[in-house]
Amino acid sequence: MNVALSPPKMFVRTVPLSDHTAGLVRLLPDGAPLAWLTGDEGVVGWGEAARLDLGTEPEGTAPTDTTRFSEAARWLNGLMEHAEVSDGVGAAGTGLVAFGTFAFAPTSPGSALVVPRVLVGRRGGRSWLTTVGDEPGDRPGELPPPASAPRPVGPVSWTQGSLSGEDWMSAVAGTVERIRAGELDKAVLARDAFAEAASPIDVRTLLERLRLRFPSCFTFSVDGMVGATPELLLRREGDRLTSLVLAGTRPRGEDPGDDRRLADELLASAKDVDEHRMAVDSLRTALAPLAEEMEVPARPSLLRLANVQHLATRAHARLSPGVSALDAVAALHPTAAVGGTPTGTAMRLIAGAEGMDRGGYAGPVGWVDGAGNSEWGIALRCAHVDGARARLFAGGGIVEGSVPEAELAETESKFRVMREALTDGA
Ligand SMILES: C=C(O[C@H]1C=CC=C(C(=O)O)[C@@H]1O)C(=O)O
Repeated sequence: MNVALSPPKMFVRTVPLSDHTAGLVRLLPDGAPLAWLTGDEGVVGWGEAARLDLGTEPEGTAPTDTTRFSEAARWLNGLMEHAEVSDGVGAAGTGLVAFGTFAFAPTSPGSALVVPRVLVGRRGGRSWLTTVGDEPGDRPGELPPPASAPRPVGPVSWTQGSLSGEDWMSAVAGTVERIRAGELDKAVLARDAFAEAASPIDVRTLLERLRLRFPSCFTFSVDGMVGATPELLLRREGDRLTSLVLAGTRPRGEDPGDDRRLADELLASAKDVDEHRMAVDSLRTALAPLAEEMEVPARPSLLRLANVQHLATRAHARLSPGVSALDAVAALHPTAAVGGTPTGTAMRLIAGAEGMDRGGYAGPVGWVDGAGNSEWGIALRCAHVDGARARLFAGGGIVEGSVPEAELAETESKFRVMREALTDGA
């Protein structure tokens, strides 16, 4: 990979905002909003003070190659060295902040980092404004007025993705056979679908719907990748790392009794518990060399979302000195929640079986600040939005006991997140 690394000189200023009660999404101008939101909190940004577009590795590169992460880290370090930062708040997400999206595979395009011109953050009752200028005095310190109102999406036409449902189920059946033959233990197979609106889709509309419907998820928009993921690859604050591993899924029930029955079935399902264990094991193995302490619960708990319920494990670690957030991202991606076990075999199977390029789907998406604090989700329950077109993604973990029809139904439940966000009045 060949990246021109010539960091611009930047003047960064963060000031506290008093009495900032307006919704963060309402501040975003139309265009290419940057966002990372959990309910009412998070960071939003717009404009580009600096941008890195990462290239792709040649076909045949090992699927676990981490060059895109190390190039990104080098670029960020260069930016930091040349930045003059005045930070009047000093919290996670203040000072210099870059939003990022990384492709799932090293050979796929779409990995990019963006430092916004303006960022507004809110967390734990504190709000702040960060502005980035090219000249020393070029640092406006006032909150802009609310932007234009987000537009509805309008009528949308839907088309099938790279594989028909039938063909995708054949790919699942073929994967189960390969698992039974002992070639691998697990692979996560995904599919895509397309939505076409009559005019450019206003991403702010999607963000507002997603954050309201999925307040416990991470609603994001970075360089066209838009979604609400429940899965936290990692949060780094100082030397503390948190990760939320999800794998194993049931739909929500029709009524509370049905919902409980489905939850009990999930918690007791050997197939799902095994599928989940592989995802947790992959995290534990990847994290061990980077951490001085690690705390991983022995048994998963239940995470309920509006559309589905998952087996969930929240892991904590204390990182060894000198381990950066992007070092941890590079080590952890892809967990077996989106890749498989063993990782390399699963990644090769995925590339052959899905009949599509995942792009940023199932890759890390999030932000990092100059102090190394960061939050990176796994880009799930998302779409790539480009003008009037959106490409939606959904997948599921395939193990020995997987049934193609049930896996197809699971992807439909997961597609609902973006289908409903793209549907006015849903
Ligand atoms: C691959 C996806 O979900 C992953 C995360 C949670 C549960 C999963 C599952 O049960 O298969 C998947 O591992 C997706 O949403 O596209």
